[in-house]
Amino acid sequence: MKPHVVCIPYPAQGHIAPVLRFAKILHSRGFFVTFVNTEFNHNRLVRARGPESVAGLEGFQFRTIPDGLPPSDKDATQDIPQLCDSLTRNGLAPFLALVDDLNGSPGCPAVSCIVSDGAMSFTLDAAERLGVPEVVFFTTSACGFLGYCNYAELVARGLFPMKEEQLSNGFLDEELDWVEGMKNIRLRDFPSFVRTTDAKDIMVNYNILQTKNAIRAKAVVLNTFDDLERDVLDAINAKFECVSTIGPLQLLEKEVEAAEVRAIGSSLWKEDDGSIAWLDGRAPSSVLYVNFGSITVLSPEQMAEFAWGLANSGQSFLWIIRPDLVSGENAVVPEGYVEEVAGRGKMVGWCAQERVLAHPAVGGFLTHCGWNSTLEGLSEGVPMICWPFFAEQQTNCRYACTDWEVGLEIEGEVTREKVAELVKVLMEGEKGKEMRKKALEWKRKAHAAADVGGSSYRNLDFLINQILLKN
Ligand SMILES: O=c1ccn([C@@H]2O[C@H](COP(=O)(O)OP(=O)(O)O[C@H]3O[C@H](CO)[C@@H](O)[C@H](O)[C@H]3O)[C@@H](O)[C@H]2O)c(=O)[nH]1
Repeated sequence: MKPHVVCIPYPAQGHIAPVLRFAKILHSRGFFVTFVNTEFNHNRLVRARGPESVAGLEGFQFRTIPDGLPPSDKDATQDIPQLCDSLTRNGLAPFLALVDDLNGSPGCPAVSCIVSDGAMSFTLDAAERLGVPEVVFFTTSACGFLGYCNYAELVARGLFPMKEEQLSNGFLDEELDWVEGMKNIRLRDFPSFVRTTDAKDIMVNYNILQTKNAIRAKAVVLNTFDDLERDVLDAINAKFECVSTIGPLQLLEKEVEAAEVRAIGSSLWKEDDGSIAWLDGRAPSSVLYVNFGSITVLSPEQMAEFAWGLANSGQSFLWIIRPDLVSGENAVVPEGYVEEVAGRGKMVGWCAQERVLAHPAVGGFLTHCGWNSTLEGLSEGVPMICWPFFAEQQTNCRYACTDWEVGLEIEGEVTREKVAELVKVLMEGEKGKEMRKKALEWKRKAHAAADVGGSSYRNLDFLINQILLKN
């Protein structure tokens, strides 16, 4: 009988994508895989990619659990705090029922291990009851994860909850000298949820719980590579028994040979096919790619500032405008905008990002610094302009701009002047050239880590043979 791994992501695009990559790799290494989405996201996948996209194939099946929220068929990201709260209270029972059902299904090997998103730590209760090994996969950067690991310490040191005035009086800019592995880190570089006066904030407490529970897992898995985050990883290693860095997963995924497995995708929005053809006609490194990921929401004013900033930069750009990108309304560009940028600006609703970033015409990336986007950009040698929206994007931005030297931050409120200026610097300036060189160095190191014999490749072997197959 094959080993049977149950893989369960946190139900948001930026989590489903990397967990699915990991699941596909495990399938190619001989595992029978059950991939668990919430009913809500399963239905979205069917709408975006068709029913065959979740039909599964030999040794790879999709199953669902409810998320505990009221039914909805919106094609938009759900409210994150509500979702976290609901999963903590309602996740375990249906997950246990699902695993029981799998264990009783004819033709399906008994569940032998669990790969769970670290943000779904209720699954550890199930693994303990079943007596199977579980590893927790945190889909953030190591620096972001270490930020979350330090949340409890911020509470213990009286730095959280914040006082009202501390949110604006420079307090966030002070450097902390006690955070192991993060030299000169400021409170503003921490995952952003701590910027509140509410001691009961759902996201702060949720993250404290998830990082605490991670100690119970057989390993903490991170989608990063050792060369990129060495100091941070040393500090994380000191906190957990086993830490496994297996990134960039999209590079390791290249070992998946079966075309039908490679084709299993996770986009919750329908991809626009025109982006690549449009890029094909452009000069090398001449296009700025703009994408704010799956969760970021702009105010109508911010939308207008970005739009006119891009237009005024004079550069070519491909801008992904998700249908739910702007709060409270359909995401549309200002009147007269399409004509203004005709011939050099293309706007579409969603794209195959990895293919776009790998395209030679792309020379820069305006990003919200979600970890997948940051790592995908680094892996393709693309320098970036950073506009972190929330969560550990602030931490990723800090590392991109200082330690990795590939990023320029839009500081403070976004204005069209700042956007136009930074886009020009990135695409045409000396600083942009230096950053591109640096990004290409990271690209080389990322590929070396994922190649046969590289650090991530070896860690993956260890994780499979010494942990997931040890039952
Ligand atoms: O048009 C698009 C836009 C995005 N993507 C993909 O969608 C994913 C987006 O992930 P990410 O860049 O990480 O952004 P978010 O969706 O915002 O990710 C959430 O999850 C991440 C991983 O935990 C965190 O780092 C972020 O802070 C959190 O917001 C990436 O793989 C992209 O390649 C596409 O394929 N096409």
